[in-house]
Amino acid sequence: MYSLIERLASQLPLQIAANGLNMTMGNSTTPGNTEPINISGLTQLATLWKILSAFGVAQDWIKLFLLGTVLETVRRFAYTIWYRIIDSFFLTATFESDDDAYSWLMVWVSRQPNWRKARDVQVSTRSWGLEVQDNSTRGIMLPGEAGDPTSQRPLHLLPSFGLPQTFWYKGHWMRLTRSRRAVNENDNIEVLTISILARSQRVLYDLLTESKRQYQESETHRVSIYTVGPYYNDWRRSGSRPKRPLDSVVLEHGLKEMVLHDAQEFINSEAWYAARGLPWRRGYLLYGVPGSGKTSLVFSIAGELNLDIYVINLGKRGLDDSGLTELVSELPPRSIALIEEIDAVFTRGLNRETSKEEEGANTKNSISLGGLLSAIDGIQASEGRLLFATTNNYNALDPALIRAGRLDVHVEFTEATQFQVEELFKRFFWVTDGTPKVVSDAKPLASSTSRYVRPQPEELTKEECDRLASEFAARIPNREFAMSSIQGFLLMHKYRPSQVVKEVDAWVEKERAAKRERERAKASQDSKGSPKDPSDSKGPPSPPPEEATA
Ligand SMILES: Nc1ncnc2c1ncn2[C@@H]1O[C@H](COP(=O)(O)OP(=O)(O)OP(=O)(O)O)[C@@H](O)[C@H]1O
Repeated sequence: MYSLIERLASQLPLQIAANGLNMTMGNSTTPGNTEPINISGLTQLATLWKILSAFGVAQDWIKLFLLGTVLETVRRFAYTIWYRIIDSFFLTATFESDDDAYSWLMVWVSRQPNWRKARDVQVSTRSWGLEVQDNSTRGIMLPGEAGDPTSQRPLHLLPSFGLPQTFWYKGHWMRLTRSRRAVNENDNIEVLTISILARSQRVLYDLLTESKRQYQESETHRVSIYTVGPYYNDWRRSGSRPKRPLDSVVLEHGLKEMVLHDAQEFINSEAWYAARGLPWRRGYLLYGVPGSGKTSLVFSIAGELNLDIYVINLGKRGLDDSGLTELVSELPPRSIALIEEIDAVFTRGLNRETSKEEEGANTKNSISLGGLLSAIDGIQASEGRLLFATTNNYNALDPALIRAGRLDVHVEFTEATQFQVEELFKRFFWVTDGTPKVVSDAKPLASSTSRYVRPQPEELTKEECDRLASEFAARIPNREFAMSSIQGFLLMHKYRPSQVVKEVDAWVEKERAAKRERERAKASQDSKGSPKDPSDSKGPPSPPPEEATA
């Protein structure tokens, strides 16, 4: 192209001369001089322009080019203006699936009456974190399934991906688009974009309030559980559990009431703490034997006080001190942070004297004692939260961790006392509404060839139930078995209380034998794992403890 222009340029003076034109170019000094053109810099451009101008077709091209440029500029300008105008009439909000608000909106959308007439929908059995529990949250039942208690998977109609859906909300036209956004090469999150034809944000707030209220109403009888997300150190709602009545947790007299009252008082005393310059935080350490009701009590208190539970798993892969601090600082006020088995993340008790190297060698992750302490009550620790920590190994915990200000209230859980056993029995076989609790709701087995004959459920009066309960409790040795074991035994005969009493002695013997066997196995494992006496030079060198126990 350039060589073509050069050729044209060298021929031009000849043509100009032939046409009788008089032009001065480059460094020519004489009118009519036709020296070769010196093309360089700006002069080169000017020359090119003159060359092109000399041709009629080139002029047309230039005009066309200029016209195109002007038209495109005008188009872009008009486009921007148009969208500015449109945007000023529309409110747009986006919701991402790793946030609670997304679930509110999805549940709200799936419940819109006109949504059921939509012609382009995604059919899903997912309930968006909302547990299906009553007719209002059941979604759509297929014909013939309504009223069938065995049909547990109602369907929900949801916006399909990509295609925008439009509908009306409180007299406002609304467009809803559901899409996906990649978070990394393997995973993506869903995004819901809602544009509402409205100038005021009020309609958006109305929509949010309505969807949140609907969602929360259906969750009134449940406790929401949050865990740490898979990619980042952020909180995700991982599900919910039905609220556990406080009286279903059987503890010694007044113990659970004391914890509940303390927690309730704390939640309501923000101003009290502020007035005294105290950090508004309270920690509870529930320690004792496994299966004695520690976790059950936390869930029960969360239900009583309407608090969500945020489970901190110290053993989570990749969680380090700064991640833990970040998580704790993001806990919302009036929530429960639950650290289960606070000792278990360390293979042995951490204490102040443990060096960093030792900690590293003995921990499964990178949480240090210092990191844990500063997460609990450091400068970034959130206010207004209740911390519950549980452990089976109280002695393994460092005094700094369990001092007042970090874990203020310590509650011991022991093996079942006779009082607990008796209460548990009554709770199992008697309901408080005064009707005899007995009758099984289970249907007979379908198979007629089965040799198993289902025992008949028993009916009993309150007096009979109380009598059996105290007889049962008297046969269970005090503080020998965990409540969870006794519950397991009762569950084997859940409709036959007198059978429970008949079999209790045999059960106690069986449990004792099993316990002895476990202890024997543990002792032999410990002895294999313990280092050999160095004076014993005959045998092979003993393996390190980790290998021996592996
Ligand atoms: N005190 C109790 N009252 C009623 N039920 C109990 C009690 N203790 C244990 N259970 C029952 O035993 C099971 C285990 O209880 P839970 O998980 O609360 O025990 P835990 O002390 O937290 O055990 P772990 O230390 O192993 O985590 C639950 O099903 C619970 O219903």
